[in-house]
Amino acid sequence: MSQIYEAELQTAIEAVRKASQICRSVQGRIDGEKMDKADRSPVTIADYASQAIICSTIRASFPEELIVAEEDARDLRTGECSPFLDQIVEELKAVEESPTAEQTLDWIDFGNHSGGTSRFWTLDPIDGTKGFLRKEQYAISLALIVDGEIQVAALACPNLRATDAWDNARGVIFTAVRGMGARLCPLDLPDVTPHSVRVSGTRTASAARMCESVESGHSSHDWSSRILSAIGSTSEAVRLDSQAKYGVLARGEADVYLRLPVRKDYSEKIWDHAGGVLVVEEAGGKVTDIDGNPLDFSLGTTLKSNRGVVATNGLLHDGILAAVQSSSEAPTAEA
Ligand SMILES: Nc1ncnc2c1ncn2[C@@H]1O[C@H](COP(=O)(O)OS(=O)(=O)O)[C@@H](OP(=O)(O)O)[C@H]1O
Ligand SMILES: [Mg+2]
Ligand SMILES: [Mg+2]
Ligand SMILES: [Mg+2]
Repeated sequence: MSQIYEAELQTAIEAVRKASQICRSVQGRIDGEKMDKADRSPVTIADYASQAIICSTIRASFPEELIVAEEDARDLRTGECSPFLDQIVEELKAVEESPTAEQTLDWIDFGNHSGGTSRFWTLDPIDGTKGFLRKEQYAISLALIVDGEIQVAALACPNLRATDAWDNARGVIFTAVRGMGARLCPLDLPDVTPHSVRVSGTRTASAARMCESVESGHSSHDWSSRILSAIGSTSEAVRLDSQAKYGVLARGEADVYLRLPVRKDYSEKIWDHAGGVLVVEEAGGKVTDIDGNPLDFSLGTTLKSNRGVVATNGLLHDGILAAVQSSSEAPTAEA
């Protein structure tokens, strides 16, 4: 059977694979000293190079495609950033592209669309910047949205371990096409047959394994610990960066991922969720906001009609939503 969106899926996988190679190479060169400096150039270079290669790969296969990505090249176009631009161009050579500086800027700016149209891609070239700097988890998240529905997702997690079957190799890609299930393959073994991934079968709320952001400014840690108490759990939420949280939920290593708003004035960005959401849904899970509403990806760059995110294995969803409501706190304007 020929698969719908097959060409889009293969393009997305190729794009996040190339970007992962660049991100790993840059991450390998971040040393402790650089990490502590205010100079965040290594991550900035990787963010831009990842966005450039992914946008260029999409446009090579689909020349008319619109892309809503996190970064833009405005700062890089000023003369004082030319050393950074040179380094970004250098990183792109590692994936056998040799763009000029001008082409590189244009590739990055292919990602400047603001969404809300009937068909567009959304991209987070490095999600979990802090995790990337700490050499912990980060993700490269790419999704295709058609008529407000996420149809295709490729979520690379270069530091997440594969399973025993692949000798726990470091680095995986989760993929999903709506209606076709979610899959997982090792980042470094492009020719293996991907495995299906499935959420956990945990039914008892008190046994729920929860994951959340590392930063309490991105999701309230205080609120999640009150939710754990409300469901009778004595465990603590596991903290990890990036959409790797959606990945671990999709493959059954966590049962719940909560993103509990800290501030009233922050709307979640679509690229922080789209890839991970489809992977979880196609793995059998459920994702809504904290009020139980579906996430609305059709409104531009943000999920402005939603508050926070509740992602579960599906079985626990109603119980967790009830606990979120019963332990609800009004978010303040402060961080
Ligand atoms: N106030 C606030 N609330 C919620 N989310 C926010 C907020 N500020 C930033 N961001 C976005 O958080 C993205 C990283 O989320 P994580 O869950 O990976 O956070 S953490 O790294 O684990 O702390 C991060 O994505 P990246 O910039 O791609 O890393 C931001 O887009
Ligand atoms: Mg992000
Ligand atoms: Mg990012
Ligand atoms: Mg960012």
